[in-house]
Amino acid sequence: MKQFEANFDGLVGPTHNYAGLSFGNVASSQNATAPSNPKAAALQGLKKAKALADLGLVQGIIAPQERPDVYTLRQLGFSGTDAQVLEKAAKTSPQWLQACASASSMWTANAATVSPSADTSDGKVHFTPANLVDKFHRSIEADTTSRILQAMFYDKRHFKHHAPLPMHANLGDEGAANHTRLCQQYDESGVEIFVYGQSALNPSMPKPQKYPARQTLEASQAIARLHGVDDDCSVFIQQNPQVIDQGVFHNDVIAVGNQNVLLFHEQAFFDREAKLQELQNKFDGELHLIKVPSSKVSVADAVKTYLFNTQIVTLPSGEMAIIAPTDCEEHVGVKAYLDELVELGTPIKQVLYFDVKQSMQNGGGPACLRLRVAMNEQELNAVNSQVLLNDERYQILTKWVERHYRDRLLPQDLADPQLLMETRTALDELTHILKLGSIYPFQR
Ligand SMILES: N=C(N)NCCC[C@H](NC(=O)CCC(=O)O)C(=O)O
Repeated sequence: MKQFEANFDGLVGPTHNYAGLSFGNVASSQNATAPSNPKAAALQGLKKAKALADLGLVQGIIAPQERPDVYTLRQLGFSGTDAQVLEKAAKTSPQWLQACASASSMWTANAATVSPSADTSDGKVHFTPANLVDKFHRSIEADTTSRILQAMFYDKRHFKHHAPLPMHANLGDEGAANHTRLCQQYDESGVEIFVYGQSALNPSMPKPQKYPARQTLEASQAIARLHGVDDDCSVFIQQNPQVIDQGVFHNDVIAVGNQNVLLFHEQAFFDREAKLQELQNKFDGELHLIKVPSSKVSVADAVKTYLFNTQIVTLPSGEMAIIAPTDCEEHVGVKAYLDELVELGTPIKQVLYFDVKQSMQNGGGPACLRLRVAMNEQELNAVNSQVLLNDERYQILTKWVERHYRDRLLPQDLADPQLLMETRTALDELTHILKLGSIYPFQR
């Protein structure tokens, strides 16, 4: 039977802006208040997605969320018409307005954790939307994410949707950004690597000192239980707290895997050797563990260029390619490492560079922008086909962005009631294009 690993990229929303909302994410802090270009951001993302579809990969799209989120602002006591809610929030508490206007759902690696059917006890593909509790602006994504995923993967014979974990810091969950699955073939049972930043309940385990550890061990364990991924198929690894303190706020900023390849920085993991041994013991067959030493690429350069926030994809030929941001190509040392990597004799044979700078300036590289779902042919046939990217849908979405998106946005523009109207008009049209039904609050 055919098997696939589909990538579902987040379509960047019309309010994409730089608000400095993510303490611990260096790019987000550094670019706070810079003008953004939502149109360019969405087109950059679509271009990358289309290029992967053109390489013969299965590529889908995940719709953005309704922002500004006036419903949350109302919960915070801002009242009146929608325009008045925006105006009052802007006047007295611009931080709340910014948090409620972020287009952060574009980083769909944080949308959910997904376990393919070959790994789960009931033979279904399992989804748990991430609660993202560590950052307020992201914690308001989970409900709509749930609805969107259920509209895409609606067939209950194949897909099982869980509720997000309870909204508490002890169960902080950041989704697939801290989850990597290794396997021989996508439809064969693999080993799921759950990487966490700290344990909420065991005070003797190390913690970062400066920046937050967003994912807890307890959240990762709960997800493995919910998905029915047993001990033989899972490894729980703690992120090195020292790299979190250097800006590695998710594991996908310091490690990336695909099939039998794991590319990671030597400082990525705590208790590294024992954990890699456990991984090797549980993995059936040859495993390529590619360790990048600090002498070749420092943690700071990894954070700056997002060398590890690359996508490793398997091409129809069976060879693997790395999908990297142009920021890697522009950095002499990182470019030299990537040139060397394709000659190492591992399955990775080529590097393709993409400009996703609008997203990078908020700390989101190519891997942040996609949610991976490994499926067999039957499961893929059960996906809402309108969300899959082909030539026609790419053209339609490109025109949709060009028609509805602004090319410049500053934090003060977020209170413009016209922006809310533009967004709702655009999203209403999008739900028809992608056949998602009434997923947004304004449509209900
Ligand atoms: N590594 C992965 N998978 N995802 C990247 C997420 C970036 C996102 N940035 C933001 O939310 C910044 C928003 C702002 O500052 O305007 C975050 O920190 O959660």
